[in-house]
Amino acid sequence: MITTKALPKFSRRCSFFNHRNFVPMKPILDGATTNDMAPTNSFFKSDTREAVSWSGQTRRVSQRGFLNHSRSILGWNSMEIDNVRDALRLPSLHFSTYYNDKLRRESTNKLFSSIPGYVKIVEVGPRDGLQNEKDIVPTAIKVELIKMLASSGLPVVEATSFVSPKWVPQLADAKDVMEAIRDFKGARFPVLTPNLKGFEAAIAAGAKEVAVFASASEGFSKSNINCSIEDSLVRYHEVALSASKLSIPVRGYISCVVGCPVEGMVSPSKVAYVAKKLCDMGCYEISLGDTIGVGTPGTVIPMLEAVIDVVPIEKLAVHFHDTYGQALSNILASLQMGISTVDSSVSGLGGCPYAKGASGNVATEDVVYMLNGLGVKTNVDLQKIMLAGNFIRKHLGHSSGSKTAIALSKITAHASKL
Ligand SMILES: CC(C)(COP(=O)([O-])OP(=O)([O-])OC[C@H]1O[C@@H](n2cnc3c(N)ncnc32)[C@H](O)[C@@H]1OP(=O)([O-])[O-])[C@@H](O)C(=O)NCCC(=O)NCCSC(=O)C[C@@](C)(O)CC(=O)[O-]
Repeated sequence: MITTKALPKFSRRCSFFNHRNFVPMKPILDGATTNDMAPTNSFFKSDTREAVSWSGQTRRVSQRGFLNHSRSILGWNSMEIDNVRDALRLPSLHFSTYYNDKLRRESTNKLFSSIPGYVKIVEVGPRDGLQNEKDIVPTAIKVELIKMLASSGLPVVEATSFVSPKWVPQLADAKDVMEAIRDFKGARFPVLTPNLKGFEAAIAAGAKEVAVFASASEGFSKSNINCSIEDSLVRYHEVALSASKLSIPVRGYISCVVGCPVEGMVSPSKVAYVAKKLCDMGCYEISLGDTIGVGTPGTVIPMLEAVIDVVPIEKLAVHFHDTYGQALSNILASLQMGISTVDSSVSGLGGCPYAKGASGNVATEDVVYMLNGLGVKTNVDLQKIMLAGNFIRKHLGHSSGSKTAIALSKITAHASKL
């Protein structure tokens, strides 16, 4: 049985990496000055710009321009603008939605040069996000959530898992979910399949893409799928063969890429070994999962280096849980290494039932906000993601796990009173 005792032990061991040389975000955040935020009438006359999509469209807007623009459309006075700034709790020095063009130009070589222009976000909320919820979510709510997420511009929404209902009761309605969404357009809807039985059930229900999930640690493999890593690779090879006959794309996951709730630290070579096996059996993409969210850039970078040595970088995705609040920094480090696919979960839902103590995935809203701030294209409408997040959170009765959603909803609440 897995316990959470391994977590503190793990983080002590990992402290070795924490002082490694890593390029900090500080130059960007320090870019805005108090002056930049001062109200003024010149709307576009600023060296800062906004890349956040407030209404589904990315606009070039200065910080002070945004506040003045808000004043003009909402009739806010200066005091109310100050209130919004206060409500955001983001004084100018930390207002990372905006990046400073001049500083960005100066920082190009060390920070921005390797970050991709487009990042594919793989939404895992309906599967990874919900699988850990104790109260069963009605199928209709799951289907509506998937619909809302797909209509936000997300290219991939992982819909459910065809696993044993005894192991994950929350997803026992996989067949019904898949049948309800099989004709949805606008996104791909992969589903998890742990073996041929799951694969066949998924295809029968209309799945057009599947994912297999291995682990880099023996202990987690046994507790999650009740078999060794080698046995799981044999099963996944069977799934991949059947999938290839039907031209069904297979995504591969690797759990515990930096730490395991059973074994503690996981060596990069183990991750690279499993990644190569998944790649060789035909997985078109391999998602590297920090299942318990213990990684920092100090452990993630060496792991990625090892994997990139054996699998083409364009086939890699990263999947961070945010247990220690490290997910965004790990994503940024991964982007800088050239990764361009990021998994995330609306409203930060999630956790693995077989990794006790692990918190949810990084919130999709927070990832989109950061990528917008970096000027990276995602085609995702942040406002629509927030609506989907509100929808599911209201149903679950939890508050949002997204800092971005919390901050931006205060602006919405403020505006709705006017
Ligand atoms: C793999 C098994 C099935 C082995 O489970 P097992 O008990 O070893 O399997 P079994 O072959 O002995 O079968 C036991 C029962 O399950 C049934 N069964 C067998 N297969 C299926 C299937 N596909 N669908 C439905 N039923 C199935 C089978 O028919 C039998 O039913 P019974 O005869 O007792 O009535 C089980 O361990 C399992 O379902 N595990 C899934 C655990 C899981 O879903 N974990 C969460 C997902 S992984 C994750 O979250 C990490 C990730 C991907 O997000 C990345 C990250 O964050 O790191």
